[in-house]
Amino acid sequence: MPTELDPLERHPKAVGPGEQMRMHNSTCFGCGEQSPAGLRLKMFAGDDFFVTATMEVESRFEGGPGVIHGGILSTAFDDVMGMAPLLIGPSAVTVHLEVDYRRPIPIGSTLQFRADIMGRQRRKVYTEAIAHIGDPDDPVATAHAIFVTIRAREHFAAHVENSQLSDDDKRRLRAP
Ligand SMILES: CCCCC/C=C\C/C=C\C/C=C\C/C=C\CCCC(=O)SCCNC(=O)CCNC(=O)[C@H](O)C(C)(C)COP(=O)(O)OP(=O)(O)OC[C@H]1O[C@@H](n2cnc3c(N)ncnc32)[C@H](O)[C@@H]1OP(=O)(O)O
Repeated sequence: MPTELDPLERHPKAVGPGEQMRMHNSTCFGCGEQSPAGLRLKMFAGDDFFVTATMEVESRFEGGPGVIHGGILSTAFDDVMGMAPLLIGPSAVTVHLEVDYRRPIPIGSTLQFRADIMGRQRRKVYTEAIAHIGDPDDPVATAHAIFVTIRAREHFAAHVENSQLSDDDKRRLRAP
């Protein structure tokens, strides 16, 4: 992370601490309620610059026998950390993601996440996150990521047509 950072300020329209955060996209594989096979992450805004989330580790997420698939866990980290920039401003997309897997995560457990914004420099937002199953001081995995803020309408304009969103929702997104 660079040493020269811009000041962080909570966005005036960000939801309040403790409130559930709106899905950034209802068909998102991570948090979307309309995603047919998604992770169904529930995200909550924390104080200042962090987000928390919970996820049930369902048997369909199995990798090794009886434990979560590493790619599923990294998807969850990506989505939880990706919500954090919304606390300070515009949408941002992942440009870099790294995960450290520390302990096996059993099918049937409830994973809890916390993602913190570490700093911002121009459009880059640096985040770190932990996942635990009860004791935040003994995380089962940790992660770091860099997000870059975007103008969402422009960024997704050429791709909205491929979305699973309904035609009505797509029209709404394209409306000026
Ligand atoms: C039409 C209606 C749309 C409505 C929108 C609806 C919903 C909005 C939704 C979304 C998002 C909100 C929340 C998301 C939450 C979770 C989702 C999970 C996140 C993801 O799953 S998301 C998918 C995977 N993600 C991508 O699909 C990104 C592909 N990518 C690109 O699209 C470009 O890459 C882009 C646009 C990001 C940048 O491109 P660009 O040309 O605008 O800018 P540029 O390249 O100059 O980079 C600017 C500064 O980032 C530095 N930088 C770049 N890459 C770096 C790297 N790898 N490491 C370190 N630094 C890096 C540069 O060094 C420079 O830094 P500096 O300021 O210091 O010069």
